[in-house]
Amino acid sequence: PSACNLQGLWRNELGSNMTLSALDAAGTFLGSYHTAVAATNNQILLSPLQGSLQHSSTKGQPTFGFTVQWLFADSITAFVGQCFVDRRGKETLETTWLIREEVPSRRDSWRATRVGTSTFTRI
Ligand SMILES: CN1C(=O)N(C)[C@H]2CS[C@@H](CCCCC(=O)O)[C@H]21
Repeated sequence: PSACNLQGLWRNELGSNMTLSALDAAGTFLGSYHTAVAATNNQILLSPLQGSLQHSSTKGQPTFGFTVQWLFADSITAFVGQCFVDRRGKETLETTWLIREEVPSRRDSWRATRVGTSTFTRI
């Protein structure tokens, strides 16, 4: 069992928030992501996510990954991360993300992916 439970409402340093559902027996979960900022001028919409938690963690600080399918942009983001619990029981999700946006041609493929890190704490 992991002392770190992914289920619930999280916010990151960019002001985005995400809701993660309960895990099923396989450790998979669903959720939704509401971003405060975007690289597109389209109207921002709540977007679905799906992921997996390595819930076999013996140390209670499991790794996870999830993908957000943006409903308002021609891009997709994959997150990988780990859930950490401090001595007071406060949980933090440390993540690294890749966003791939649709570009017009293979010649533009070099500029299609951005990478970054993001830290989530419970709301
Ligand atoms: C707000 N964000 C956020 O909370 N991140 C962790 C990063 C990685 S996903 C990106 C938002 C992408 C929105 C869709 C698009 O503009 O293509 C940025």
